[in-house]
Amino acid sequence: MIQDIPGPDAYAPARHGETTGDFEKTPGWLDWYDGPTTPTFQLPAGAVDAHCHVFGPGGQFPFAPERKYTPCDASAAQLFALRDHLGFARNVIVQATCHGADNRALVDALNRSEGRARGVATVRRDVTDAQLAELDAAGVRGVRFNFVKRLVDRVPTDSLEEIVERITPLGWHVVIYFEAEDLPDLYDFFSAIPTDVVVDHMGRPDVTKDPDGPEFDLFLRFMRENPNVWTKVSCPERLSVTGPRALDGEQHAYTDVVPFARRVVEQFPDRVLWGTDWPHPNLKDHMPDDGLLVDYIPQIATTPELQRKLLVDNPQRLYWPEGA
Ligand SMILES: O=C(O)c1cc(C(=O)O)oc(=O)c1
Repeated sequence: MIQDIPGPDAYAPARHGETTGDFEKTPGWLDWYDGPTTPTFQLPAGAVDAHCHVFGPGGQFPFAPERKYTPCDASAAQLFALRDHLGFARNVIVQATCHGADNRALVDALNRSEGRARGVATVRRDVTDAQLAELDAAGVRGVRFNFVKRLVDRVPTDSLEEIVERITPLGWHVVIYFEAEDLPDLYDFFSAIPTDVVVDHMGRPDVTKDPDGPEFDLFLRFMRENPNVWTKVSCPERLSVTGPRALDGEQHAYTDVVPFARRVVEQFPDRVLWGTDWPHPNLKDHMPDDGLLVDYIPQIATTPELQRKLLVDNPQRLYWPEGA
C-alpha cells in the first residue's frame, strides 16, 4: 500500500492548476486560489490547520480508479508553502476520496513535513497489521469513514466496525463525513464507536434552516451525549448560501454559517478543530482566498481563549499528545 515512494527530489514541483499524469480534471473543476492574501487575523503561535488535503501530483501518485472526481494537483510542497504563508505551525492532512484507500500521497506528504504534519488515512478491512504500523510510523493518527454519497460508494457498517477494532489498539480515532439529513439514520452507529470521533465540517448543516431548529439541534445533542465526539467548524465556503464570499478583501465572509459554528465553539470549546480544507475539492460556486478564510475565524471564536483552544490546544491534544 505505501511502497514505491519517490525520494524528496524525484519529481518536479507541480504548477498551479496543472494535473500531471494521465488525468484530466473533472469538467468545471475550480483550481485552488493562487496567491492568497496575508491574513489580517494573526494566528496564535502553534496554530494547526487541522483539515487539508494533498492531491497527487497525479503523475507520481495516481488517483484511484473508483474516484468520483479528478482534481488539479495539490502537492505537499504547495500545502506547506500555504501553511507558512498563512502562519500555521502544523497540518493535519486528511486522505481525499480521489485517492481511495491508496495512502501513498498522504504518507509522502507526512514524510516531507519534518514532523509538522499528522495524517488521517482511509483503509479497507483487508489492511494488514504491518501496513497499519507503517501508517502509524509515518504520523497517521486516524481513519476516515465517508458517508457522503456523491463522494464514495457506501461501505457496509460491519466492515467499518472491523476497522475500528483494528485501529483502537493504536490509539487512533475515527473521522466521519456525512450530510445533516443522514444523521438520524447513522446516529446509533456513530454513538457506538468507542474511540474519539471527529465530525468533518459540523456534519454539513443546511444553513438556510434555523440554527435553533430540530436539524442542528440533533447534531448538538449528538455532541452533548457523546463526550468522545469532536467536530471541525470548517468549510463555511462549502456550507454558505448567501455569502459574502471570502474574496476581494471581504472581512466578514459567510455570515450565514457563523451562528452555527459559533454555537458549536461556545458549547464545546474543548472539542472543536479548524482547518482550511485546502485545496477545497468540488467547490462549484467560487474558490475562496485562504487568507480571508483565516480572517473568518474570529467571527466564530470570538475571544483569544476560544481561539487558542480551537487552533492550538485541541489539535495538539488529539494529534501531538506527546508534545510539539
Ligand atoms: O465536500 C467535499 O467534496 C469534500 C471532499 C473531500 C474528499 O474528497 O476527500 O473531502 C472534504 O473534506 C470535502
